[in-house]
Amino acid sequence: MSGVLKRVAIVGFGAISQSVLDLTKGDEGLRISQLIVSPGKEDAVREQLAGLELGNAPQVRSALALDADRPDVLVECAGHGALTAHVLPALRQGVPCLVVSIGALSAPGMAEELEQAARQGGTQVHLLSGAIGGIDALAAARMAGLDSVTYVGRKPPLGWLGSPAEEKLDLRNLKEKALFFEGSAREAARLFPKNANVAATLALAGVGLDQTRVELYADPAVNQNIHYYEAQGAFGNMAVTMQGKPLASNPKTSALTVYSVVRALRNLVSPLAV
Ligand SMILES: NC(=O)C1=CN([C@@H]2O[C@H](COP(=O)(O)OP(=O)(O)OC[C@H]3O[C@@H](n4cnc5c(N)ncnc54)[C@H](O)[C@@H]3O)[C@@H](O)[C@H]2O)C=CC1
Ligand SMILES: O=C([O-])CC(=O)C(=O)O
Repeated sequence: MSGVLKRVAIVGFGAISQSVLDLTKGDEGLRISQLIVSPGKEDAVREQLAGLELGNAPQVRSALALDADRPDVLVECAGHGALTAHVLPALRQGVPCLVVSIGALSAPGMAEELEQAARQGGTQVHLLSGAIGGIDALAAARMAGLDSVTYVGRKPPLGWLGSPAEEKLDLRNLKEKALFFEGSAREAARLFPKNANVAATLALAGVGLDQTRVELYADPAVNQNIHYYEAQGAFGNMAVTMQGKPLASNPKTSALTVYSVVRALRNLVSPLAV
């Protein structure tokens, strides 16, 4: 690591955020200085933090502080609502933001609002690759022109609990792989805010939210979150399969999402970014 020190604000104190805090606690170049949580949860989170032995514990707040504690970067690891609540205001104040709840960009006008806020603050919002790989190749292929991108998401049945899949399937007693959604990435991201961020990421890197075709399955035969996509275009074609281990603390979320955040943060301070 170089001598650079980056102060980081994290929004959310859930599965991703807690793992990121743990993995970066020894990083010399990074200081997680603020943790932004929902109003009313501050004391409970402070108590939990005390048990994590972080050394330099972050300040817990319900809104970003931009005084002496101004962060160099804000990382959203919370959910779709956090983009309006925290990412847009931070961008307007010139704080660069890293975002994992990419599905939020499926809401009408949200992508434009983010662009406008970043322009106003003279900064950028970065959409992290999260649980999926190959976004660099797909986004580069788009420069040559893409004909189609299709995505198939498959998770163990319990990974879909709390989503509209429950209305179609008996998730706790499912015996065979079952398709419960077929449609656009925009619709998938709207209906499955905690499960279809990958679909939205592929869409934004590729042919757009309305043109990207999505199929979602619950599959009792798998114990990983399986993401498959294929793309055709002037560059040639590509097909990618990810078999991501879910986080023990949240089976909806692949562990790779955590590592994608850690990679982005370490790249900010490493003399060699890759
Ligand atoms: N891009 C990708 O590949 C992936 C993205 N995600 C996204 O990451 C988000 C977080 O995932 P996990 O940590 O596994 O979820 P989690 O449910 O374990 O934690 C989310 C935490 O954020 C808090 N939160 C929600 N809205 C908030 C707000 N407006 N302000 C402050 N705190 C807020 C919740 O109370 C909760 O503690 C998911 O909701 C999903 O949108 C998840 C997996 C993959
Ligand atoms: O973590 C994953 O495997 C993917 C996920 O939940 C999402 O796309 O929102």
